[in-house]
Amino acid sequence: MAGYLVSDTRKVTTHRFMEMKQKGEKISMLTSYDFTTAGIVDAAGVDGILIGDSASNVMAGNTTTIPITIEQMIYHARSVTNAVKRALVVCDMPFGSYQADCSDGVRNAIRIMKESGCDALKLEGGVEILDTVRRILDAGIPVMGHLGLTPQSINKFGTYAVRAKEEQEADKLMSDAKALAEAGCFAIVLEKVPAKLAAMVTAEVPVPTIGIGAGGATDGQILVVADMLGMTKGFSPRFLRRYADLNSIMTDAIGNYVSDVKSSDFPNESESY
Ligand SMILES: Nc1nc(=O)c2c([nH]1)NC[C@@H]1CN(c3ccc(C(=O)N[C@@H](CCC(=O)O)C(=O)O)cc3)CN21
Ligand SMILES: CC(C)C(=O)C(=O)O
Ligand SMILES: [Mg+2]
Repeated sequence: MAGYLVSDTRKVTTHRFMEMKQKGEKISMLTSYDFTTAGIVDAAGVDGILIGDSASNVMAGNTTTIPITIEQMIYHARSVTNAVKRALVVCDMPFGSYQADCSDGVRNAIRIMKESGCDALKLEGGVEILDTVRRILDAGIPVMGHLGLTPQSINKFGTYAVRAKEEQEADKLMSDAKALAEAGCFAIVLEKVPAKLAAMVTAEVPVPTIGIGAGGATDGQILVVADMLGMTKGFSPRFLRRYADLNSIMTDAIGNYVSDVKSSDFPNESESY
C-alpha cells in the first residue's frame, strides 16, 4: 500500500529535474486537480504533479481545454498544493492567459504563482511565445515548455492526430525545443510525436523531456491520472496504459450502496447514534 519507495523525501525542485536527466533517472509525472487525489498521488511517490488544463475535460466535462479560466485553474492548483509535500507542482497556464501579449502573460503568471502556491508553470508553444516565456522566466518563475500536440490550438489543427510526422514540422519542433531550453525552460513536455523524433530532441536538448505518447526515450513520462486509473471511459489513445479499473470499482461500490439503502441494510445499529 506504500506506493513506490521514495528514498529521497525532500521536496522536488526544478534543479532536481535537471539532475535526474543528467543521472539518467527517469522522471514520473501525473496530473491532479483536487486535494484528495493529489495527496494520494504525492504519497505514492510521483516526482511531479501537473494541474493540467485537462481539468476542463476531466473535471468539468468540456470537450476541449479552451474554456477553462484562470480562476478555475487557480482553484484546482490551490487544492493540489494544499495536499502535496514532495512532488514538484506545475500548473498549466490556460488558453487566453498568455497568447494576447507578453505583459498580460507575465501578470497572469505572477497571479497564478501568488494565488496557487505552485512551483512552476507550463505554456504551450515554441517560438511564437518565446518572448513571453523569457519575460516570465525573468520574473523568477520556472517554466515548462509543451510541444507537439498542443490541445489549446485544437481549433487551428482540427485533430488530435500524431504531430510532426513530416520533416518540416519535425525540424520546427526540434528548433522550438532548443529555443525553449536556451531561454531557460527547466523541462519540455512532448505530446503525441514519433518516438524517434522525441529521442532526438531528448539527446539534443540539455533539459529533461517529459513524454506523453512520445515513446520510451524521453527523460520522463506524464499521464492524466483519471485516464491511468481507468476512470475515463471512451478515451483510449494507444499511449495510455491503464493501471487500474476504478470505473468498475466505483460502479460496483456505488451499486452496493444503492442496494443497501433500498433494502434498509444501511445504516445498521452500529452506524447509528
Ligand atoms: N482525459 C484526458 N486525457 C488527456 O490526456 C488529455 C485530455 N483529457 N484533455 C487535454 C488533452 C487532449 N489530449 C489528447 C486528446 C486526444 C488524443 C488522441 O489520441 N485521440 C484519438 C486520436 C485522434 C486522431 O487521431 O484524430 C485517440 O486515438 O484516442 C490524445 C491526447 C491529451 N489531453
Ligand atoms: C497531458 C498534459 C501534458 C497536459 O497538458 C494536461 O493534462 O493538461
Ligand atoms: Mg495541458
